[in-house]
Amino acid sequence: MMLKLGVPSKGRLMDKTFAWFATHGLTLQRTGADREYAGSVEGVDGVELVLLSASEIPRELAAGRIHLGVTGSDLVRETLADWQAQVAELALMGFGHADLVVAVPKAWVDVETLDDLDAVAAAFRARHGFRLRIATKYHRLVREYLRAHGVADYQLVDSQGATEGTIKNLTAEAIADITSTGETLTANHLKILRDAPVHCSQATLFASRAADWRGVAETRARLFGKLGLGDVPGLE
Ligand SMILES: Nc1ncnc2c1ncn2[C@@H]1O[C@H](COP(=O)(O)OP(=O)(O)OP(=O)(O)O)[C@@H](O)[C@H]1O
Ligand SMILES: O=P(O)(O)OC[C@H]1O[C@H](OP(=O)(O)OP(=O)(O)O)[C@H](O)[C@@H]1O
Repeated sequence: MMLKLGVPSKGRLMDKTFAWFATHGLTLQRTGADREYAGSVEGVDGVELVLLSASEIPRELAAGRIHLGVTGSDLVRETLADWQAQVAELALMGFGHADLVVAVPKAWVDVETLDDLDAVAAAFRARHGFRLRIATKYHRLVREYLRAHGVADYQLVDSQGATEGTIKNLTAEAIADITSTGETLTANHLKILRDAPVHCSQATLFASRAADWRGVAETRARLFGKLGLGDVPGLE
């Protein structure tokens, strides 16, 4: 049986993931044709590379179809209910940093914090007869965050991309999205609320708690040794 390692097949996390494993003496490679999703791992026997979209890796880990997976910490927290019961966080990889933030139009001079947003949201509902709309694809994380901060008078509207544009398009009044340079927010005349971000994300190596670890015990020991990982309880 092979130990399956899921890594992003393209996009912003792929190259740095390969570089991170290289610093631990493991060569990850895409093989085959340019557009073929096949790969190999050199440096430790018994490991199979599985190339996946970063956003699919949390589900594959939860299902136990891969033993290990690299993806953004935001995607695991958003995709998996009670994520710590389903995966173990093995290593923060130090790249792919991005903050999930709540942002509002710069023109809202009275709104700098979540408390301000809460006050505006109540007034908005009274005036318009519907709740202030916050566009996001991070439904779970944003709901938990707003509940924890006592903001109640809002509705989430789903936005799977170009979220910063929803305000100009009049489909939302505020947004919650990931940002790294902040350029997209600035270009769309938005400002981040002063409170701590919903989540500070980075690329992370996760282990599945549902995968069959017994059949790959020797490979696991060799691989964890190379990666400098100690024993992780609960992987069986
Ligand atoms: N502007 C950004 N800067 C840095 N990291 C970002 C940025 N936007 C998103 N990310 C992070 O990148 C990860 C998602 O990567 P990416 O967009 O390549 O994957 P994806 O959603 O699976 O895309 P696709 O489905 O198109 O392959 C998330 O963890 C997210 O936090
Ligand atoms: O802070 P910045 O460096 O400007 O980056 C932020 C942007 O990057 C991500 O979008 P992505 O490129 O993944 O496109 P998307 O809108 O399709 O999600 C995110 O959703 C923001 O729109």
